[in-house]
Amino acid sequence: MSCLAKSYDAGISLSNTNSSSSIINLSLIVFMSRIPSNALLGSASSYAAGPWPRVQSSTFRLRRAFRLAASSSDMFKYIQLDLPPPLNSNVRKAEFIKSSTQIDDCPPDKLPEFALIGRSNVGKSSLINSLTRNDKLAKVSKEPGMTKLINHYLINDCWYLVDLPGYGFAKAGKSSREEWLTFTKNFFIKRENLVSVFLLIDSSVPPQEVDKDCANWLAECEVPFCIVFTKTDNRKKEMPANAQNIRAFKQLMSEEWEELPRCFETSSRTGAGRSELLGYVASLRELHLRST
Ligand SMILES: Nc1nc2c(ncn2[C@@H]2O[C@H](COP(=O)(O)OP(=O)(O)OP(=O)(O)O)[C@@H](O)[C@H]2O)c(=O)[nH]1
Ligand SMILES: [Mg+2]
Repeated sequence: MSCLAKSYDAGISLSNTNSSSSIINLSLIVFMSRIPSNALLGSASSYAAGPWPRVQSSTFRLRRAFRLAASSSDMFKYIQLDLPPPLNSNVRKAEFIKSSTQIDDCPPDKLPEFALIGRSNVGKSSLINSLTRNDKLAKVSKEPGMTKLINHYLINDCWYLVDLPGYGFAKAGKSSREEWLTFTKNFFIKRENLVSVFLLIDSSVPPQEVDKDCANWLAECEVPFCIVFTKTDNRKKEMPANAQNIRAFKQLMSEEWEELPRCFETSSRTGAGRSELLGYVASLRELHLRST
C-alpha cells in the first residue's frame, strides 16, 4: 500500500480480509506525517478556548503501541497484526457506575474505556442504550445539553462506555463552552485507559464544520478514534439523504486526511451498525490487552 499521508491518523482500521480462516486482519495504520498546522490548528481554534496541548505518547498505552510502529515524524507505517476474531462482543451486563465532574473523580480502576463525543443531540446517550439494549441506562432527551457530566457505564464487568457532554450547543454560553473544553481536554489527555473515542456525526444533516474541527483536534491530540454516523434511519424533510450527507462529510474530511479513520453507520432506533461497532470494540480490547 502506498500513500502519502497529508495529515495524520493515530487510528486503527479493522478489516476481515480472511473470513475462511476466521482471522481478523487488524490493520494498524499510523500516519506520522507533519500536519499542516495552519489548516489544522487554525480551524480547531475556531471553537477551542485555547491551544490543545499535545498529548505525551506515554499517556496512552495503546497509543504507545502505535508510536513504536513509527520511526520518523514524516513517515507512516502500515502494520498488519493477525488477531483472533473478537470473542466477547456480546453485552451481557451493563450498569451505570457514576457521574464525575472531573477526571480525578472517574473510576480509579484501569479497565479499558471507550468514550463517545459529538455535538449535543447527535445521539451519544441513545447509542449507549442501543449498544447495551437497555433504553433506561443513559438519559436521552430531545433537548440538546442533556448529558452534563462524565458518565461511566461498566459493561460485562470488564470495560467501560463513557458518555460525555456534547459540544456545539448553540444556546450554551461562552463559560459553559469553556467548561466543556477543560472537561474533555483533561479527560482525553489524562485518562490512561482510554482505548478509543467514538466521534459521533449526525447523518441526517449536512456536514458541520465543527465536527471536522473536532476530528482534527483529536488527531492533533493523537487520540485514536473512529467515526460513528448516527440516525441513519432519520431522513429529515428538505435535507439531502443520509447517505449523501455521509458521503459529503467523508469528502470534507478527505480534503485534509489522506486516509479516514474507520467509519460506522448506525441507528439507535433500528440497531443498524450495532454488531459491527461491538465487534470493533472487542478487537480493540484484545489489542489493548496485548499492548499492556
Ligand atoms: N431517529 C433517530 N433518532 C435518534 C437516534 N439517536 C438518537 N435519536 C434522538 O435524538 C435525540 C437526542 O438523543 P441523545 O441520545 O439524548 O443525544 P446526546 O448526543 O446524548 O445529547 P446530549 O446529551 O444533549 O449531548 C433524542 O430525541 C433521540 O431519541 C437515531 O438513531 N435515530
Ligand atoms: Mg446525552
